[in-house]
This record gives sequence, C-alpha cells and structure tokens, in this order.
Amino acid sequence: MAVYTDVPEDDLARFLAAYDLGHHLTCKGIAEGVENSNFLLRTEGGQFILTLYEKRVKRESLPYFLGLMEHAAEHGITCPLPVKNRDGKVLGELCGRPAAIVTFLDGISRRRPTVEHAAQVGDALARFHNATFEFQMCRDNDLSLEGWQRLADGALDRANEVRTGLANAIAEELSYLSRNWPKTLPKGTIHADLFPDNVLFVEGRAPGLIDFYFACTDILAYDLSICLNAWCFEPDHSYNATKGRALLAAYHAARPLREDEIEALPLLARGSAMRFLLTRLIDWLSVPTGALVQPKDPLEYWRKLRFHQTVNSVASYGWEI
Ligand SMILES: Nc1ncnc2c1ncn2[C@@H]1O[C@H](COP(=O)(O)OP(=O)(O)O)[C@@H](O)[C@H]1O
Ligand SMILES: N[C@@H](CCOP(=O)(O)O)C(=O)O
Repeated sequence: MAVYTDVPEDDLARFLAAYDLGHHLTCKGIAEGVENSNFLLRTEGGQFILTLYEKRVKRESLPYFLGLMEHAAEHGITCPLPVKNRDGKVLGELCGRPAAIVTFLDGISRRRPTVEHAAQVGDALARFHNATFEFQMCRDNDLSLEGWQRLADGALDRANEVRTGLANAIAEELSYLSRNWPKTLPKGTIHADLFPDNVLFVEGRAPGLIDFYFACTDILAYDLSICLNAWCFEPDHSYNATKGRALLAAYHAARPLREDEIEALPLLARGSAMRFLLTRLIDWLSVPTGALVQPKDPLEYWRKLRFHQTVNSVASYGWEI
C-alpha cells in the first residue's frame, strides 16, 4: 500500500474548504500504487481520488501531468479529470506535500490480463498517442538513458545483494543501450507506466487510463515496448506470443507503426526492461522505514531483459505484418 503521508482530519477539512465538493465523508488510504500517497475521498459532492505527491514526482512537473490529463480527457480518452478549486486551481498543498483531487474512474484493474485485455490496451495506448498529438506541453523523460545511468550509479554497489553478477550485467547492458539507442523515431506524449494496475476495465467501454505521473515526451514506440513488457509475460516469466500479437496488432490498427519503429521494438523493449529493473532495484534496496508499501521484484525485469536480448525481430514477439 502506498501511503507515505497520513492526512489528519483537520488538515483535510481546511484543504477541502477551497473546493466546491462539500464536506468529506470518508478518506481512505488506497492499497495499490508505489509512488504517491493516494486516498479514496468521498465528499458530499461524490467520489474522488486525493493524491499527495511524494519523492519521485517533481513539483515543477505537476502542471504538465495535470494539464495532460485534462487534454486527454477532453480529447476522448477515458482518464481522470483534475478538479478545480474555487480559484480555478488544480494544484494545492496538504501536509507539506503538493496535492490534487481528480475524478474517480470506475473499473477493475486485471492482475491476470487476458489476450483480450492486451488487445484493448494496445488500442487504448494508440488512441492516447493520437489524442495527445496536439498537446502543447513537453516534458523530457528523466528516466531514459541518462536517468538510467544515474539510477545505476546509485544502485550498482549493492546490486549483487539481489543477484550475483547483476551489477556487471547492468553496466554492460547500459553501455549497449547508450551505443544503440534510436535517435530518429517519432516522438510524442507517452504515458510511460501503462501497467495492468494503471488500466481500469469496464465491460463495453474503452479502458480507463490512470497514473500519468511518469508521462513525458519521448519515443512513441518505447511506450508500446513498456506495455509489451508489462502485459505479455506470464507469472512463470514466460513470454506470451498470443498476447504480444494482440497488443501490437491492436496498436498498429489504431496508429500504424512505421517500419523503423517495428524494427526497433526489441531494442526499445530492452530499454524499457532496464528502466523498470533499475527503479525497482533502487526501491528494493531502500524501502522507507514505516511506509506501508510492498516493493516490486527487480528480478522480474531482469528476466524480461534477458528474453529481449535473445530477440532480433518482431516475429519473435508473435507478430508478423
Ligand atoms: N482516478 C482514479 N479512479 C479510480 N481509482 C484510482 C484513480 N486514481 C488512482 N486510483 C486507484 O489508486 C491506485 C494507486 O494510484 P496510482 O496513480 O497508480 O498511484 P501511484 O502513482 O502511487 O503508483 C490505483 O491502482 C487505483 O486503484
Ligand atoms: N509500474 C512500475 C512501478 C510504478 O507503478 P505505479 O503504477 O504504482 O506507479 C513497476 O511495476 O515497476
């Protein structure tokens, strides 16, 4: 459970006084998520999500994230809409943290996604890329090549505590990625963390997308490679080519991929596996004392990375066009 900051009733009441949402009825910490403190907030005005932004989210990026949700929601994407207070502001401060309220989305995230879920996500991701084509704000991806190196610098001296030889293997892979990372692929607004816990399914409706706090401007097909990693492996760590095909084909149907994007997918998937391996490794090695949070397994992404190292064409992902 990610609740790093407790919110006393009085502070919440003062915060809510700036909104037209009525009094709060309940405010419960949410048992998912790892980055921020999230609460399910019920007020006389309805049901909302209250988020207090924690360590990895930079305050100066918050207008970008909140602006992106607003743009996406206004362009047909099912996603939370930031709630404005009476001054028209969507960002405030609560318990010494930047804080915002967004609308609550119905739906269930799938721990064990099916082929159909993978297809729906491929389609939703492509539609998100299309819908944000004209979004004017930009944010550099601070978790790309340079960011990975910075994370590695902070973790490599202890990486072998998690797996013998991991430090060297990460250093070698980072060197490979920095020599080969593509420079000319189409860029745009990417979600950058579209994992199963960030997609809410409701029968008969496009899935709801949440958690835009890693969104940034980067290679669009890199976002797809993140989904390939997050949606197309089984609990026994094997790659599921049927899910891979469903995800890639559905994405391609809604936003046709260029040939160079398709060719780059194995490399992009190595990069995205490295990104999650590193953030998980850092979190694994430094759980804050007293925090109610279960760190995610870094070795899951080490195994995925090893798989992508064996792939040299998209056919190995089960997809031939
Ligand atoms: N707008 C929303 N509507 C419904 N549930 C939400 C919404 N935002 C967050 N949640 C719930 O809160 C959980 C944590 O939110 P998330 O943004 O993923 O947190 P974090 O950024 O800390 O990882 C989600 O898994 C989901 O259950
Ligand atoms: N998706 C990341 C961790 C961040 O997840 P969040 O959805 O809780 O923000 C991972 O699996 O490593």
